[in-house]
Amino acid sequence: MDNVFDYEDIQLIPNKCIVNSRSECDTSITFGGYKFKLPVVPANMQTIIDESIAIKLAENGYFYIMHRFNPETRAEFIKNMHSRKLIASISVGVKSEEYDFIEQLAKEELIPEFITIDIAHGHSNAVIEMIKHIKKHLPQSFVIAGNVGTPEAVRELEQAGADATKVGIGPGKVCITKIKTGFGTGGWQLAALRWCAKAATKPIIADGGIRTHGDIAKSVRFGASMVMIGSLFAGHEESPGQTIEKDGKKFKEYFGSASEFQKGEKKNVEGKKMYVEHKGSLMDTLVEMEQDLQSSISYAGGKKLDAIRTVDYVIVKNSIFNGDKVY
Ligand SMILES: NC(=O)C1=CN([C@@H]2O[C@H](COP(=O)(O)OP(=O)(O)OC[C@H]3O[C@@H](n4cnc5c(N)ncnc54)[C@H](OP(=O)(O)O)[C@@H]3O)[C@@H](O)[C@H]2O)C=CC1
Ligand SMILES: Nc1nc2c(ncn2[C@@H]2O[C@H](COP(=O)(O)O)[C@@H](O)[C@H]2O)c(=O)[nH]1
Repeated sequence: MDNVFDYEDIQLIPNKCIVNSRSECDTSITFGGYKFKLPVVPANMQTIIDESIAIKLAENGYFYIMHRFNPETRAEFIKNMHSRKLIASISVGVKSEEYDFIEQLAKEELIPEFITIDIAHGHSNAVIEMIKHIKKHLPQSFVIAGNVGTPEAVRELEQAGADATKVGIGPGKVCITKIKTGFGTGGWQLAALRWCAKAATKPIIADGGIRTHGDIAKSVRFGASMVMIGSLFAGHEESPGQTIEKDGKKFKEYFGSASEFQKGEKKNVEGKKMYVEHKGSLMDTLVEMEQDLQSSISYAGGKKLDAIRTVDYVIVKNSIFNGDKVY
């Protein structure tokens, strides 16, 4: 590993503009054979997505991944999405009942377009076996496997049959893996993404550590096909979870999938809960993200997302956080 840096240490270098308006720039991406408006997916976490958000995202041309924390509702969820002619994108774990679930889906011919294997330490035989199991029983489903943080892991999961891998161990806002275990890509997630992307032959999802809309462009520059985001999507009107009021201000909860709040017990806890300021409508945030990414494309000197992939950059430690804030 040569250069180690993170999102706040990078500035992308502009090229001559070739559009007259940022609205000419196209932020869409084809992923898993489907075209989506943005290379962005809200995290498959219980305080980020629920069925009604999934429907709204799919209806409006955005990619989504439903979480796996109400396992008994997943078959019905697939039916519901398909009855609306929308894609079904679900998550699974690796425990024995998940093997039965995949077989049940195959038997009932309920075939999700996307299946994400959602595990903390994805470079494991447990995930490799699950990839193979899904590919055997549901070969039409596009399989996303993760999470990983090394090129070896990306290669092994791809070889096992994964159609995309998800990179990010511990950079998340509600993650405490780095503190509790000493391991992960927290603090150097962007460099880890670059390292993994060099080894990848299939798409990569950059997962965790996105703190500004500019970080989406940086992820694309360093090899991401898709960017998974939790905290920036937390706290919206539509977001699941409890709302509280403090000093006349509204806040909403955002908790980790490996937190005590998710697990219902204090065992192998690697996540925490926080309250984020109430942010208004999710759709407004998506529109702002699109506009900011259109602007990124224009600075890259292109009209399409791919223009960002080849821009020059500089590494300046903490360059964007010199006390600056968007608001
Ligand atoms: N991206 C990230 O950095 C992280 C994300 N998470 C999120 O938290 C949720 C829960 O994750 P997870 O605990 O994996 O899911 P599960 O609780 O479903 O565990 C999956 C299986 O993997 C085993 N397992 C979990 N961690 C390890 C490990 N470090 N080494 C060996 N085996 C392990 C578990 O056994 P046992 O519990 O007995 O060890 C269990 O059998 C997921 O949504 C995940 O994405 C969690 C931590 C980090
Ligand atoms: N270490 C942990 N990571 C977690 C947990 N729950 C979710 N996550 C990961 O964080 C990202 C979202 O990151 P953000 O910076 O955008 O907020 C999510 O997609 C997971 O990969 C957890 O409990 N522990």
